[in-house]
Amino acid sequence: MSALIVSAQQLYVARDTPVLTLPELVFRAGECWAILGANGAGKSTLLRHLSGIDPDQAAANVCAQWHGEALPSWNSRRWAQQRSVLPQHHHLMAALSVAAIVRMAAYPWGGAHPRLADCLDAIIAEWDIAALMTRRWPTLSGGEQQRVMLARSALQLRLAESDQPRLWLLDEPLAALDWPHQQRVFHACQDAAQQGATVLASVHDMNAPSAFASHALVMGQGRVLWAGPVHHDGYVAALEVAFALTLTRLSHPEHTHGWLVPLRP
Ligand SMILES: Nc1ncnc2c1ncn2[C@@H]1O[C@H](COP(=O)(O)OP(=O)(O)OP(=O)(O)O)[C@@H](O)[C@H]1O
Repeated sequence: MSALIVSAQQLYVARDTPVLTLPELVFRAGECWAILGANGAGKSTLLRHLSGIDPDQAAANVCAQWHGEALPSWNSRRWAQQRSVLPQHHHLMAALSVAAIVRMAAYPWGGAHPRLADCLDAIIAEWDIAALMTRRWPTLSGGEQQRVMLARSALQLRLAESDQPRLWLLDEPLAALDWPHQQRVFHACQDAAQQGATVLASVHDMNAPSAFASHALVMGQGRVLWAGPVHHDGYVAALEVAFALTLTRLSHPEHTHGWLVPLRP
């Protein structure tokens, strides 16, 4: 099946600490999933395990199938040529140039790719980083650093072959971004899904999913509370449980599905 299928299982951190209990989850090609939940609910844990970049390798034991193949057995280069990751934290201290960081997107292809120059030009324009390309990483603002990492991640996905399955995992892509650049993230996620990728992005803004996602996964206290189409009523009910609040939907001049507003308890 053309999908990422995650088996029902527990996910662990720090070798033997279970933090997340999952039901079977199916993320299909062309779907764009928003992942929501309170702080500590397990969003990053899920994304880190799926990405295979968990710093604690002993914990990276997710049981999942990617287009019919078991994920842990994947050769890492082939995997890197099909999935791109935006981590929540950018642990980068070196004074690398922005140009060098963005070009890291081509590492899974040995640093060279026949479409690199063309794709790089497009990505620089899309993520509004032309003026940053010669700057050094530590001199960038928080939002500029986020745009650079989004550009690197988007470029890696763009270099992947369109006839191959592709997965884009983004942990809090909206963090530190102003409103116009948040719109860019929405557009990029939708575009990637329309091109056939599977997209999973964690967000804290409960109205964001209706702007970019086809589906939502709502998590609470290490469990999946709800998974389904974002415009289903179950989404709002799950948010109310996840955040222990009451939501009301206001009409919005542009969004047909309205605007969710929390009411005071
Ligand atoms: N190495 C670790 N040792 C112990 N507990 C951990 C470890 N890593 C994560 N946890 C715990 O696992 C839980 C899930 O963490 P996770 O980072 O997945 O949450 P999250 O939903 O992404 O939260 P946030 O919205 O705050 O980013 C948290 O309670 C966290 O403290």
